[in-house]
Amino acid sequence: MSDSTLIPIIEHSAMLVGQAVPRACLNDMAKEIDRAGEQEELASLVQRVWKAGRLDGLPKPLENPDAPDCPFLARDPQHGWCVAVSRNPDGSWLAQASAGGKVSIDAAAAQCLSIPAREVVAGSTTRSLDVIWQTVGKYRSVFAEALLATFLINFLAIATSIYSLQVYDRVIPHNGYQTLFVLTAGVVLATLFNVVLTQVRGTILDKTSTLIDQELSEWFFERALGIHLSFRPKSVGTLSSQIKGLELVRGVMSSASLFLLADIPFAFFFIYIIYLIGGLVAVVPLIFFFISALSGILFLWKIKKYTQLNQGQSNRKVGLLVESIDSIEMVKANGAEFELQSRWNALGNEAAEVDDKLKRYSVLPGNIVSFLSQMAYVALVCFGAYLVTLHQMTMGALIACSIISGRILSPLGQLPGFMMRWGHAKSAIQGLDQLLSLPNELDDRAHALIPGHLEGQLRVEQAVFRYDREISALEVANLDIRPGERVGIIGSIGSGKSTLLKLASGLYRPAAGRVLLDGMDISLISPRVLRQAIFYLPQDIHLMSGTLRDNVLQGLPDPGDEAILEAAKKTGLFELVRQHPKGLALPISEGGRGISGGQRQAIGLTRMLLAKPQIILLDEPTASMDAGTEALLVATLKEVVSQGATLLVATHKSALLPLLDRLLVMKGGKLYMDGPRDAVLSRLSGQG
Ligand SMILES: Nc1ncnc2c1ncn2[C@@H]1O[C@H](COP(=O)(O)OP(=O)(O)OP(=O)(O)O)[C@@H](O)[C@H]1O
Repeated sequence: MSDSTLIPIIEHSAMLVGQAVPRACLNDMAKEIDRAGEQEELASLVQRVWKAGRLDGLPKPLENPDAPDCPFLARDPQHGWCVAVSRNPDGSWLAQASAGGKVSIDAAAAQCLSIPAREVVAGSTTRSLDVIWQTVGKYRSVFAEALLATFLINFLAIATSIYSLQVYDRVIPHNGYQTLFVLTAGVVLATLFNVVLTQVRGTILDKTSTLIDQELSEWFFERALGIHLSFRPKSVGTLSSQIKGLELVRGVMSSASLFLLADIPFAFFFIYIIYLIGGLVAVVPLIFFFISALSGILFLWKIKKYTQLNQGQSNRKVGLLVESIDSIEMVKANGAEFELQSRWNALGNEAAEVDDKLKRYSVLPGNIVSFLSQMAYVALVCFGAYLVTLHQMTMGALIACSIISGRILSPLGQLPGFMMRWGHAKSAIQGLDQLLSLPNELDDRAHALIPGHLEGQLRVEQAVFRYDREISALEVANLDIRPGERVGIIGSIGSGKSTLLKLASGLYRPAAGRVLLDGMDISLISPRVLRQAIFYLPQDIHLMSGTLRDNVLQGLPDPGDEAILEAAKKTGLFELVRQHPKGLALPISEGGRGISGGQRQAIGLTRMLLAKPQIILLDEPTASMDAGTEALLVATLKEVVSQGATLLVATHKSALLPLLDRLLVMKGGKLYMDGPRDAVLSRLSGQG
């Protein structure tokens, strides 16, 4: 069994359903494969490896896979492990083979297994801290072991002081060389054990915090993607810094911080040991511990105040940076660099002041604690020496106590730094809470409607839509679009054409009224079903970094290059593929720079042909196309709609009109005219 390909195929399958295998789990997965016995069922092996990869759900055997089961895992006798992505017209399955490339497989001859999607926890919680605790809670056994190790490490730490006590009080006065050797060997062993334990504890905790980190970042990213577009925060910069805030939370959860918190309570343990060894002298570290803790606490509220201010400023700076980079072409063309520079400088000035204060309040308590810890040592030696002269304490005990005292205050010295990280993390948590409080598609999944078949009938009832919650961008009392109808939306700029398409796509929700698809409220239909049934091509087409193939196929199973090229020939995209030496692998940079407006539209339309949707919503699909490409596209759209798809297209171009049988005219966000194409055109020309 060539199971060396199982891990990459599981990684690939997981990716297709929105899951990811944490790198830290790859070894565990390989171990599960090594453990496989000759007689083991394939399903059980895959399930064990899947589990070791810490992926949600468990792959289950599929007897007779059907199209909705795609993608699914298949072990084909000829091609080995594959991921089936779609069904071929002849009933076989198009699959991605582990060796690379597309193959056709026969599901009856292969062993097939489902690929479970990421489990979505309906976000009944709007508190990110709850989510963080729940995730951390899954690893509580690891933290309990680390706590035990911390206890042992601290316990072993007193070995050197006990050693000094014995050497000064027992060995030296009695020339006990044998005892000295035994004690020295013992303390060396204890120190070695301590180092090993500390190393193991660090490694385990770091691995765990990486896993927690990955799980949390996936969770929050998924939530961020799930936010309903109508409620999406306006500033991209603020949104990105809110999500990035998770890294600040991670800083607090690092092993160094966790050890620090675990070490502080041990101060009392060490004070107790000092009391056992030196008696009354334990009062000195006890007093200094409280003075140091108090001086740290005094600065805490200042640190809290300035970290919050600092966080807000940093969000605004990221916002301005993202906006500037995004619109740099326009800014340069308008010669407006200096305006941005002065906004940046003003933000920098504000931030510098707060930064200064924050640094002062986080460094000062550290210095105070370090001063107090030196004073504690001096006071302990001074008071201890006095007790030694009174014969209430031995020399050895004094030296042992002074060694232990060093460990009591040192964690307190790091506390202000931790508090600053915590302050940043807290404001990051507030930002994440804001994100979680926004309406999210993921929360609707549990009760989403999953219709088996959609006809493609759209209905708008008393719909009102507002972008900025005050002025209505669209008010449509009644609109019915029958399945298979070809409807054009025309009207002057800003009249609401794009907004109507956005509502019809289900990506945006009306503030009042409803949009219905086949009689069902579109907001109640599962987003997955909706996206499969409705294709929406926006006016501004954003491309993602990757290849041309990635952008054409975004969200679709790969039907193979032949099918992509066939579609590309019908939209004018083939020219771009043909001209470039890399063809479909043509690299596309972030935001699709270097790809013209017309080419972007061709990419979107090629995707539409591959997606085969029931409802097609196009916003100015030929706005950037030359007459030749536009004619090609009109012919293609004619062919597509002749197969029964519903078409709704907003356009300013007359070339698309012959394709349509009905026209809607928008004016000031309202439906001004609605009727058969020619009747509407003649009424409009009569008005003109
Ligand atoms: N993201 C947005 N935020 C706030 N207001 C918006 C937004 N998008 C559009 N609008 C406003 O909504 C109204 C309708 O805009 P819409 O884009 O639907 O018009 P349109 O008819 O498609 O215009 P065009 O022909 O220029 O594309 C306009 O007044 C516009 O300013």
